[in-house]
Amino acid sequence: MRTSWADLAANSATDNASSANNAATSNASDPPSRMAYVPPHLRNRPLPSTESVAPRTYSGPASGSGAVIGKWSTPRNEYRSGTGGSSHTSGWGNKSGGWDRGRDYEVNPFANQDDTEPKFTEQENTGINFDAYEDIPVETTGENVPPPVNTFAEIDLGEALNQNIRRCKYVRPTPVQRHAIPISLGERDLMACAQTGSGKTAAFCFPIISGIMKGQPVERPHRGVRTVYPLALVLSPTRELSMQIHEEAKKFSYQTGVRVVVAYGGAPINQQLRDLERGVDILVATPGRLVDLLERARVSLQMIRYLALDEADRMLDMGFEPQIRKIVEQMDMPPPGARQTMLFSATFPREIQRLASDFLSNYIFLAVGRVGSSTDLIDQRVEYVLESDKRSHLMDLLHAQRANGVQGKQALTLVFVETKKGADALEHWLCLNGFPATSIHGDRTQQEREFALRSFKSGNTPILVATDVAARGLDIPHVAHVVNFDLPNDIDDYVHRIGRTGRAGKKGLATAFFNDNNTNMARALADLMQEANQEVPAWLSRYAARSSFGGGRNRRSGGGGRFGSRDFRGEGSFSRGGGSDYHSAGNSGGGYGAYGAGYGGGGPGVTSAWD
Ligand SMILES: Nc1ncnc2c1ncn2[C@@H]1O[C@H](COP(=O)(O)OP(=O)(O)OP(=O)(O)O)[C@@H](O)[C@H]1O
Repeated sequence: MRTSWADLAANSATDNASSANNAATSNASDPPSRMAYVPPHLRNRPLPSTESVAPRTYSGPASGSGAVIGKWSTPRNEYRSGTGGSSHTSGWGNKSGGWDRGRDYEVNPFANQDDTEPKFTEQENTGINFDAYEDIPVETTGENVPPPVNTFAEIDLGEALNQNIRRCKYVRPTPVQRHAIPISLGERDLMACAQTGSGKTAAFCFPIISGIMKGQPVERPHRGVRTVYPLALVLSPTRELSMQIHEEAKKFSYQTGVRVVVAYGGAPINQQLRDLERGVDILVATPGRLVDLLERARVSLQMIRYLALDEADRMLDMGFEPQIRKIVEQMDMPPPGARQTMLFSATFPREIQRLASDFLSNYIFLAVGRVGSSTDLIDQRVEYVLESDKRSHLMDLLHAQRANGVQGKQALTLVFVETKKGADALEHWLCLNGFPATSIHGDRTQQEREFALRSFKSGNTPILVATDVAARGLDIPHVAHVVNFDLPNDIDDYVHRIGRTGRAGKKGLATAFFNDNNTNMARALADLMQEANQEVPAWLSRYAARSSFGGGRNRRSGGGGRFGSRDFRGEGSFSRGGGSDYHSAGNSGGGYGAYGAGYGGGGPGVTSAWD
C-alpha cells in the first residue's frame, strides 16, 4: 500500500530538511533565522531613516565576477534581517583563495563549502542514486556518433578541470554527461534532451571549459578598447538560472585560466560592464541584457566558438525566438559549422526542434529517457480540489508536512501559481496564517527575487510561492515538495515545475490541484504519470478519456509509446542503459501531434514573468 503524501513529504524532508537546517545554521554570519514579513503592498518603500542597514562593501581585491558586492545601494525594508551578514551566498560574500591573474584575483568558489559545509556538500553529490539512472533508455541520432564514456577519467578534460570535478564531488558522470561530453569534445553540434536534475549544466560546461583551456591562444581584435570578445556564450531564459549557471561554471573553471562572467537584466549594468572589462572567456547571459550589451557595442560575438542554449525549447518559443535570432543570426556571431552549438532541455517539442535545427550543423540528437518525460524519482499526486478550497487544502498539506517534519520544521516546499498577483496574495495569506513564505515573480525587483530565493534555499523561509519564473533549471538542493496550486496549461511546464524536486538521484514529491478548469491537461497528465510509473487516480483517467479529442496546449496527444516522438528528423537508433551498441530502432511512432500556437503565452494578467 502507498504511504500517504505526508509521510512521503516527511521522508524526503528527513533527507532534505536536516541538511537544509544544517545549511541554515552552518554559517554564523548568516542573516537571523527569519526575515520580517512585509506584505506585498508595503514592499519597495524606502526604509525609515532610523533603520540602520549596513551597506554591502566589497573589501576583496579588484577582481572576478564572483565578487559582486555592493550591487544594490539602497536596501529595501525586506532586507532588514539580511543585510548584516556578509556571506550568505556566493556572489555577495568576501571569499578567499584562488590565484592572481595580472592585477586580477580569482575568488575560490569552493572556499565556503570546504570550510563550513563539508558534510552538506559531500552528502549532496555522493548521495546521487546512480542506479536510478542505469536503466534509462538512451537514443542518439545522427552521423558518426562518438561512443559514450563510463568515467570522467576516460575523457581528457585537462587536469585543472578534473581537479574541480573532484572538488564538486562528482564521482561518476550522469547518463547525459556520459553521452553528451564525448559528442561535444568531438566538436559536434548537439541537441540534447534529458530529464530534470540529471546534470545537463555540467554536460555543456565541461566541454566548453576544456575546449577553451586546450584551444589555441586567441588574438582578440582591437575594435574598440571597451568591446569584449567572449569565446563561448551560454544563454538561459531567467536571471536566476543565469546566475546559477555562472556559479556552477565558476566552480568548474576555477584555476583553469578560463574566465566566466554573467550578465542579466534587472541588475545595474555598470557592475556587469566592469566585470566584462576585466576579461571574459565564457559569457552567461539572459537574452535581453545581452542584446543591450551588443547594441552598445560592449560585447562582440565575432570570436564565439561555443554557443550553448540551456532550456533551449523555452529559448526558441514565441517569447524569446526573435531575440535569439537577433543574437545568433543578425549580429556578428560565426554561422553554424564555424561555431559549435549545443542545445539542452528536458523537453523538446517537435516544432521547436524544427526551429532549432536552423542553428545547428550536422548535429547529433541525444535523448536520455523519453523526450519530455518526468523522472520517476518524483512521486506525483493529483488531487481534485475546487478553486474555492485550494487555500485550505494547501494549509492541510503544510500542517501535516510540518507535523511529520524533522523537529517540527517545515520542509522546503515550492508552490506554483499562475499569476503574479496570485503569488502575492497566496504569500500574504500564508504568512498571516503562520507559515513562513516568500515569493518570486516578475513584478518583484531583482533584489527581492534574489533575496527570496536565498531565504528559501537557506530554509529561513521554507515556503516559496512562485510563478513559472522559477519553473526551469533552478537547482535548489532540499526541495521536498512541489505543489501545483494552479496547474499550468502546458504539460512541459508541469514537467519542469515538478523537476525542482527529485534531483540528482534523490526522491521528491509533487502534488497537483486539479479541477474542472484543468480538463485540457487531463490526458497529458494521466499519460505522463503512467509513463513515470505513477498511480493515476480513476477520476483523472475518466477526465482523460473524455478529453482525448479535446485541444488544449498538449503537445503529446499524438504520442506513442516510450520511444515515441524523438528526433524530429525521423530516423532513430538507440541503446539501452547507455551501452555502446548502437543499432537501428526505427521510429516507434507518435509525435507531438497537437503542438500548436499559443505555447508559452497566457492571457492578460496571466503572464508568467520570464526575463
Ligand atoms: N556527475 C555528477 N555527480 C554528482 N552530482 C552531479 C553530477 N552532475 C551534476 N550533479 C548535480 O546534480 C544536480 C542537478 O544538475 P543540473 O542542475 O545540471 O540538472 P539539469 O539536468 O540541468 O536540470 P534541469 O533540467 O532542471 O535544468 C546539481 O546539484 C549538480 O551539482
